[in-house]
Amino acid sequence: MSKLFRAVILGPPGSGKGTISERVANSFGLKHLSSGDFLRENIAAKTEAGVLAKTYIEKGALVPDHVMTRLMLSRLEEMTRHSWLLDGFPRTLAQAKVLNSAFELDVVISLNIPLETLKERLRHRWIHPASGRVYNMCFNPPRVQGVDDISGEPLIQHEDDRPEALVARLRHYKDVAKPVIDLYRAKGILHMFSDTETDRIWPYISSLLSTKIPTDLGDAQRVRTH
Ligand SMILES: Nc1nc2c(ncn2[C@@H]2O[C@H](COP(=O)(O)OP(=O)(O)OP(=O)(O)O)[C@@H](O)[C@H]2O)c(=O)[nH]1
Ligand SMILES: Nc1ncnc2c1ncn2[C@@H]1O[C@H](COP(=O)(O)OP(=O)(O)O)[C@@H](O)[C@H]1O
Repeated sequence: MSKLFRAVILGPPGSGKGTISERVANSFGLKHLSSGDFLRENIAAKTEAGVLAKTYIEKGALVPDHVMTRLMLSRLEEMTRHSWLLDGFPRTLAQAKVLNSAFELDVVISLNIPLETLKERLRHRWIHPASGRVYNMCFNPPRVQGVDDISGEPLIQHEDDRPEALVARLRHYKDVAKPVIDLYRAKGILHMFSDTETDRIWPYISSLLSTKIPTDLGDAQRVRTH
């Protein structure tokens, strides 16, 4: 069997993790696992972890490490024969250490986007709460203003995407993420990308992954998860 490829994408809210992960999944045929989407699926299915996670997410808090690691590792254990890219996990040093002890990562992508750009993007971000689908009124607007493309239901803005909440949220992210970034830098697998535009970052990520991902991977599992 060909060697599997394991990667993580890190970056503050609004940095484009979800957008880039979709492109990676489409271009390289690996599975994209978003912690936020996975939590929302668990909440919708009312699983034990989902019911618990909901109480934290509603308060704008992180889900506790032990809940998050149990949830994500059990999902990853179902995917042992697949290459994957994790988005939104690990978020804390404790989570990174647990992931480390279970899997060897090949590449960590870290998105370094200026604060002003993040503020501008999140100000224009609208979501469809039931599915987690994300729009940007400038970058990728819905077909009909204010309405989800698939369900036709109304879009809303995250309370914490509003400018007043944003700066505190981004500062908090930085504090929590720094030790995670340092850990991966020390392991020699960190690749940092800085720009204001996803479309300018993407070619660099694409060529990096082309050199790292075994060539027969695409044929073996050109499967999309969603
Ligand atoms: N203007 C602009 N918007 C972008 C660009 N890349 C992504 N976006 C938009 O910025 C917003 C954030 O992008 P996401 O891909 O959701 O970012 P994320 O890092 O996954 O964000 P979180 O889910 O909060 O962690 C979305 O509304 C995207 O459509 C870009 O290069 N330019
Ligand atoms: N790795 C994680 N550890 C703890 N909580 C998490 C993690 N990933 C996601 N969450 C929780 O789920 C929520 C939604 O996650 P996400 O869709 O990534 O959006 P955002 O991080 O932009 O709020 C987070 O605000 C947080 O409460």
